[in-house]
Amino acid sequence: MSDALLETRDLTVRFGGHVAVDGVSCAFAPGQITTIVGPNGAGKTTYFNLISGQIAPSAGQVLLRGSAITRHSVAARCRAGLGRAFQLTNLFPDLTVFENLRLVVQSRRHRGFDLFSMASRQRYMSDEAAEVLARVRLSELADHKVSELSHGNQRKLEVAMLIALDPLVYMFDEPTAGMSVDEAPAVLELIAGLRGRADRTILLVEHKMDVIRNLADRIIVLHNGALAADGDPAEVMASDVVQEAYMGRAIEDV
Ligand SMILES: Nc1ncnc2c1ncn2[C@@H]1O[C@H](COP(=O)(O)OP(=O)(O)OP(=O)(O)O)[C@@H](O)[C@H]1O
Repeated sequence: MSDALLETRDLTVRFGGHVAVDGVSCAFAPGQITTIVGPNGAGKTTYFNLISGQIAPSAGQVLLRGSAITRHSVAARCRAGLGRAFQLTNLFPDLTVFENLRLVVQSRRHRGFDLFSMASRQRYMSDEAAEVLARVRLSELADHKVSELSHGNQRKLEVAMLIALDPLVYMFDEPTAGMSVDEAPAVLELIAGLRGRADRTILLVEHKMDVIRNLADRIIVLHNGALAADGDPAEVMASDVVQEAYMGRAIEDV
C-alpha cells in the first residue's frame, strides 16, 4: 500500500440514518485505470465526492501520496494533485473554449515561467491548448463560449481540460455520458493514453460495459456503500457478487 498515489481508509459517510459510503478502504497504485462500478444508489458518486472534497466524511481518511487530505478544501486538493473532470467547465463559462484551456495550461505551467520569455511562453501555452483541443476534436469550436456548448461538447472539454491540467489523480465520472457514438471514441482514446504513466492514477465511475472492457485495469464494486469486490476486470465481472448486485440491470449490456 505504501506506493499508492491515493488511498481511502475506512471512508464512511452517513446522511441521517443512511450509510451512503460504508468503511471503504482502497489503495490506488500509479499506472492503472480503476473503474468503479455498482448499481444505482450504490455510493459511487458519493465516494468520488468524498475523495475530491465536495462532502466531508463521517469517519475515515483520504490520503494523497501518504499524506492525509481528509480535511482539505476542494481547491487545496486540486493544488495537491487531485483532478476531477466535472468541476472544470464550470470555472469560466463566459470565456471561450480556447481561453479556458489556455488558462488551465497556464496554471499548470506557472512555476516554470521564469525560464521563458513572455512571447515564447504565450506561444507555447497556446500551442499546447490547441493541441489538446484537436485531440478531442473541438478545434472548430475554439472561439465559442463554454456556456454555448452542447452537453456532449462540454463533457469533451472537461476531459480536455483535465488532461491539460495533468493531475496526479484523474477522476472521471461517466466521461462519455451525453456523447454520440461518433464522439465517444476520441475521448476514450485520450483516457486510455493516460494508462501506464508511472506517476499517475486514473479513477473512472462507469456504467457502460464497452467502456469498462476497453479501459479498466482493475474494477472495484460498490454495493450498498460498501466495497463488494475488487480485482481483475474479467474475474470481478464474472463473480457472483457482481451478478447478484446488478441482477442484469445496471451495467449496460450485461
Ligand atoms: N446529500 C445527500 N443526502 C442524502 N442522501 C444522499 C445524499 N447524496 C447521496 N445520497 C444517497 O446516498 C446513496 C448513494 O448515492 P450515490 O449518488 O453516491 O449513488 P451512485 O452509485 O452514484 O448512483 P448512480 O449510479 O445512480 O449515480 C443513495 O441512496 C443516495 O440517495
